[in-house]
Amino acid sequence: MESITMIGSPKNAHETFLPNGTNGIKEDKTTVGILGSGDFAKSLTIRLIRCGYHVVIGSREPKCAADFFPHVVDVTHHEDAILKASIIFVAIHREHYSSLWDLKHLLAGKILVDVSNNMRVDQYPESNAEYLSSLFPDCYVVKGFNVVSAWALQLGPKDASSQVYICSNNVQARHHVIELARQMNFIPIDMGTLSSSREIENLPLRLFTPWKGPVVIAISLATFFFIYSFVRDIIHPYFKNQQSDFYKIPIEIVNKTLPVVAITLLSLVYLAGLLAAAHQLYYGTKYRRFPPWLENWLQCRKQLGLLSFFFAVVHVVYSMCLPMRRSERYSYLNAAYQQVRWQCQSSAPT
Ligand SMILES: NC(=O)C1=CN([C@@H]2O[C@H](COP(=O)(O)OP(=O)(O)OC[C@H]3O[C@@H](n4cnc5c(N)ncnc54)[C@H](OP(=O)(O)O)[C@@H]3O)[C@@H](O)[C@H]2O)C=CC1
Ligand SMILES: [Cu+2]
Repeated sequence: MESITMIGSPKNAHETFLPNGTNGIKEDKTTVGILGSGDFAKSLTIRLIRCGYHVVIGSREPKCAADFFPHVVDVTHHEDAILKASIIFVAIHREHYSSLWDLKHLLAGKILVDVSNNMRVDQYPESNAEYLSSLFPDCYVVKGFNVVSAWALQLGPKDASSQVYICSNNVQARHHVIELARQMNFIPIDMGTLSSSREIENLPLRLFTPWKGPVVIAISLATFFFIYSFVRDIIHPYFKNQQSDFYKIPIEIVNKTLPVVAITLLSLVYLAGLLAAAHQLYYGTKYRRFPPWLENWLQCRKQLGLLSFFFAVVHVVYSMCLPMRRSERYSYLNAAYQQVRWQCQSSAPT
């Protein structure tokens, strides 16, 4: 396979550009192959069909798999599917990539789109896409589409918010897949060479990381203040005066916990800024790095603030529910009755 290295390429000198006609990437733009017939393959098929593509599925059990795909889809063996398409999505898990080894000669010169994700950040020494590329060096491996869930794929092209990150060492293969993503109504983002694939694979795992700490803090605070209020307002009166106030647990005790958690979380938002200011004053410069714990704290202020707002809103809802309770109505009536009685007594002639 002849290839011309892009000298002075803006992204990376390892990128290759293949001359037209000799690159082995056929210009069959309407047939897309997918290896695997799982959830991702099914959703991807639906999206591709909606966008006017013909899909050919390569499965180990084409007869069984065919039942789960629309009849317009060609569900066949791996070999057949590979022969029919030049862009092939590898919708199987990384652990099974090596099972495609026997098809190496058929895959040569094809664009392989690696859509896989991992369970943990940096799970393997090399990214899944780089591993696929090392297994099939004669293929043009492109990383992409892993940040979209099977569910989001099925939602259809109207979901315009979906960005997909795409990278490959082969410029032409990358542009083919970028164009395909655009046709599928995604917003493709060119991430350059395959070395970015590790970063792209970690993206879905990092989406919720900033929430982890704040959520744990909020739950811990809520538990602590709930137990404190429970002991102070229920257990203590029960043992001291034999007073049974257990009915207060679901509304009153919870409603005492909520604002305390909200205000504590809000104070944590501001405290981080104060500590950062103190750090800068102490060292007399704003160019010195904060310690890692403070940096993490500063970065999750938005999440802490939003959680504080959430607890405050639930507190408002709870407080509005309070007057609807029978015991509350009774205490209002009782207060009114006591007031009238007191006025009658004070105005009565002595
Ligand atoms: N589900 C999702 O929302 C998302 C999934 N992904 C990625 O897409 C890929 C597929 O995920 P998903 O569809 O959910 O997984 P599934 O487990 O639903 O499907 C995987 C498919 O791989 C094939 N397969 C299973 N074992 C082997 C094997 N030993 N050798 C060859 N092929 C095998 C099977 O197809 P058959 O029996 O037809 O051969 C199976 O249907 C994964 O890499 C995942 O990380 C990425 C983003 C989102
Ligand atoms: Cu309040």
